[in-house]
Amino acid sequence: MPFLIALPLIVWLAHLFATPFAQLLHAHVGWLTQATVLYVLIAVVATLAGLMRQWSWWYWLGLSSGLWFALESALAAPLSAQSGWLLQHVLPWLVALCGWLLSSRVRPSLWTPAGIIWLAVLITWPWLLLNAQLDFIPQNVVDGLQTTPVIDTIGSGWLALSLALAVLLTWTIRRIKVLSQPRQWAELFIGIQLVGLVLALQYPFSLRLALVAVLLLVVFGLAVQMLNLAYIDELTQIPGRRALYSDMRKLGRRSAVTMLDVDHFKKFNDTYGHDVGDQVLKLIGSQLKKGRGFKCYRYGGEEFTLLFNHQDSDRIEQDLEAVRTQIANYPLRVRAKQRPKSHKQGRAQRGKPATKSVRVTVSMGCALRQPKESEQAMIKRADTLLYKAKKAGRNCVVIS
Ligand SMILES: Nc1nc2c(ncn2[C@@H]2O[C@H](COP(=O)(O)OP(=O)(O)OP(=O)(O)O)[C@@H](O)[C@H]2O)c(=O)[nH]1
Repeated sequence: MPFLIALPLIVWLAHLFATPFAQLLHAHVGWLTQATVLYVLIAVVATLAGLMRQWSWWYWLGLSSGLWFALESALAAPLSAQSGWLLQHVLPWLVALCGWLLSSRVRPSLWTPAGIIWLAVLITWPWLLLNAQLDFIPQNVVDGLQTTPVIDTIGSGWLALSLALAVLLTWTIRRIKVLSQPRQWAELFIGIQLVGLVLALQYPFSLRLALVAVLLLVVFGLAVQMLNLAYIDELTQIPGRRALYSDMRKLGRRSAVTMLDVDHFKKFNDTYGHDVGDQVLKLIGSQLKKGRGFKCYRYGGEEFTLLFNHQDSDRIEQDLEAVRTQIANYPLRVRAKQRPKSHKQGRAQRGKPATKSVRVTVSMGCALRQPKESEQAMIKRADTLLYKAKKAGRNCVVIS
């Protein structure tokens, strides 16, 4: 987010320092921006995304490559006043719009008719726009415009303003989550493309650099996604068992392991349904993430593991008690009892709120590492202590 807020400033600075910077880059990484290198890079990134079954990145590739191709061919000859106007006032908005759409859930999956159409539109619209003979732009506007360089004739002020607005809108949409969970990458992609776009009006070279940056970002994004798939639990968004085992190998002699289990979870699932049960697990994941002094993992099912890399039992108890009370006091809103069984029940239920507040509790067993104790033995002992906590009435912590 800070990147997007700072975007108009970056554009302005880049505009100021573009010439020496472009010369410097040209001298050192000029080879990176040769057309053949770019084509190969696009093909490699697209193949990588395909092999990893992460097809949605193809949309970003399509948008970036389409934009690059269209602008480069447009800038190869002096711009017509109309193309300049479109480039300056319409293109940035459409790029931002594509970014919002791509980062939203309305985006279809690629290998469907809708997905193929999306990809085709993303690749071709910049070219179609810049080559369209549009009559709707008033002639006096067109007459008033000179040809190149557009940025000098109209001034960068308008562009910065439209960028700032685009940024603000992206940010607002992201905040209010109208389009649900957009990717953080989206901001970066839009940002880089817009910066490349602005500078391209004066230095076509920057367009290629922007494309290289986007391609490298896709590779980075793919790597992060792969790591997440391997190490992050999908439901709770905290590290999973694979990450736990890998981190446990690094635990020192003075450490502790806690097993945490949701109390009467079976009953909870049976009463409110599996989806509400999932909501509870998510809540616990988020509360654990906020906890201090330990690293948290989803062990599996309704069990979580917490790792401490010290053995100060007072501090451990304090941290675990803080988490336990935090979870126990969290009011979870769930749908009130399902459909009434009879008319009479239905009438009695009418007028009452559709949701009600319920609470869940957790029990914890914490094993302080003993001399020469293996990681597996520690987990086993923490499990036994957890069982003791359940026996002791649940909603409590047992440390040994
Ligand atoms: N909703 C949901 N339920 C799960 C998930 N994983 C495991 N469960 C349920 O968790 C419940 C675990 O129940 P039990 O192990 O019998 O224990 P409990 O009911 O929590 O009782 P105590 O542990 O003795 O307090 C089972 O009903 C599982 O179906 C999950 O990912 N989502």
